[in-house]
Amino acid sequence: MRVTVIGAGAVGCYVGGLLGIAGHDVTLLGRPAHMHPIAARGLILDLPEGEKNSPVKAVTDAASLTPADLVLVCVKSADTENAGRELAPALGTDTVILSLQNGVDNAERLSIVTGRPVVPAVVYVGVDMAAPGRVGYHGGGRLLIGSSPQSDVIATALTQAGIPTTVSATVQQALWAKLTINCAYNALSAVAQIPYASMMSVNGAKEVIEQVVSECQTVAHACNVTLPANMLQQVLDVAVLMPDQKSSTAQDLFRGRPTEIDFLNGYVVQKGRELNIPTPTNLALQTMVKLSEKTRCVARG
Ligand SMILES: NC(=O)C1=CN([C@@H]2O[C@H](COP(=O)(O)OP(=O)(O)OC[C@H]3O[C@@H](n4cnc5c(N)ncnc54)[C@H](OP(=O)(O)O)[C@@H]3O)[C@@H](O)[C@H]2O)C=CC1
Ligand SMILES: CC(C)(CO)C(=O)C(=O)O
Repeated sequence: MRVTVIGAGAVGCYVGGLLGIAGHDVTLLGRPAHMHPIAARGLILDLPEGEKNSPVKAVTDAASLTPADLVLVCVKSADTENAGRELAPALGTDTVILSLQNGVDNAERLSIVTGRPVVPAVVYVGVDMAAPGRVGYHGGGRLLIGSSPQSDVIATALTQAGIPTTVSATVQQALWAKLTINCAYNALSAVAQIPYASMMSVNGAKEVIEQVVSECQTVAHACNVTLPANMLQQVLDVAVLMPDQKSSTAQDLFRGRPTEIDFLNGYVVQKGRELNIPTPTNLALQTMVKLSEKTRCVARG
């Protein structure tokens, strides 16, 4: 299979890298800091079984892309439209586009800019770019992808490459469940730069989370999405499963990078406004992160 990855950071390099090791013809489109070392010596993946080198191609300019069978979009949510516009000229008639991103509306937004159907995916993995051209693995690794005529074939290829992938007719519900977890943890962990177990030991944190989950449930329901009956328990379990983890939003703030908060709590707030549903706790959390983003910009600028 010919595969293009646009947004070759942690997720893109992990999934693209494993597909490359499995023998697929993979081209990564990403930033020079990562693409140059990869072009020179291959992509390195630090996996539980040891270091592996993936023989992928690495480019920095969308103009050098040729049509692929599968395009994986792995940029952060704020970059979705730009990525879609860049990849549009390199789409073949039969190219399948898969969005491997957090947030619930990336596939829809990509579909608007590319004029093509886009298959959403829920990404259950913990990875980062440990160094230029080098992926660090921290756990998980499975994907849930939406239904499409090609989804079964793609899921089989991904699974055979070491990324267990299930096709789901209810991927939107799973995206919303992940969104709810992100809404509960990401902002609180980010503003205090605190891992989840310590965060939960602070008076009031659990009540804030209960309120966030309740708002997400109401908004999801109004969007015709039913969250699992045990959603709150699933959310609370995350702190037990990952006690030492800080959220990706915490990591973005720490690095002085823009966060995805407008697509997490901010999405729930926006949908709430459209549907006349109050979401005060999500709004407060979104605003706290936006304030922290601003302070960091001032501190750096
Ligand atoms: N990392 C993880 O463990 C998980 C991540 N996710 C989700 O997956 C998505 C990707 O996350 P992650 O891989 O961590 O993010 P990264 O920031 O590691 O990777 C995205 C990369 O794409 C680059 N990029 C942005 N726009 C373009 C473009 N137009 N062309 C080429 N490259 C581009 C970025 O560069 P630059 O930064 O310079 O813009 C960055 O290097 C997010 O939605 C995230 O929430 C979901 C589950 C787990
Ligand atoms: C599941 C969770 C909350 C784990 O940290 C995550 O997806 C994130 O940090 O963005």
